[in-house]
Amino acid sequence: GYHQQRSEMSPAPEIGVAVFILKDNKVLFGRRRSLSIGAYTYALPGGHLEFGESFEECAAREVKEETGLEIKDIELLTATNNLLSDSVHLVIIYMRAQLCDPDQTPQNIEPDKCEGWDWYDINNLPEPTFGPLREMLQGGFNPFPTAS
Ligand SMILES: CC(C)CCOP(=O)(O)OP(=O)(O)O
Ligand SMILES: [Mg+2]
Ligand SMILES: [Mg+2]
Ligand SMILES: [Mg+2]
Repeated sequence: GYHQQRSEMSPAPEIGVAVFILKDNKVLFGRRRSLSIGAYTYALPGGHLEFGESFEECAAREVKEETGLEIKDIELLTATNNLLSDSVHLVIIYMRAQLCDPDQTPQNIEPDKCEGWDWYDINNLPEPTFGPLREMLQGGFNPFPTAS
């Protein structure tokens, strides 16, 4: 049956939540170290959705764990479905948020996972940019609120 068949096949897709933290007209990126996903590329703060969490709770938790930053106005933007290799299938849920305190500076809380955090203009992406993020942004996706 399905479950028996699935257990013999590849593992179920992973779910990641990635957060566009917007400050002035810049976005927070960090360069990932030699991890199983996006090694050595510039990516957004974020991580795996944990059991029972909302997207917003995961976003706030991962950002706090990785950068020490407190965020607010957390909104769902979009999702990408990425088969990154023959062993990594990652669905990424993208959120956007603002800093609670605009003057708070990010700290590199997990130096074994990330080289450090900095603010970048998305029209001048830090390279190499994490694949799914690069494709989305160079395809014209705009994470900033549209002027109402
Ligand atoms: C690209 C990213 C937001 C999804 C991958 O999650 P991750 O490897 O950063 O996972 P963790 O932060 O939960 O360790
Ligand atoms: Mg994390
Ligand atoms: Mg995590
Ligand atoms: Mg992470």
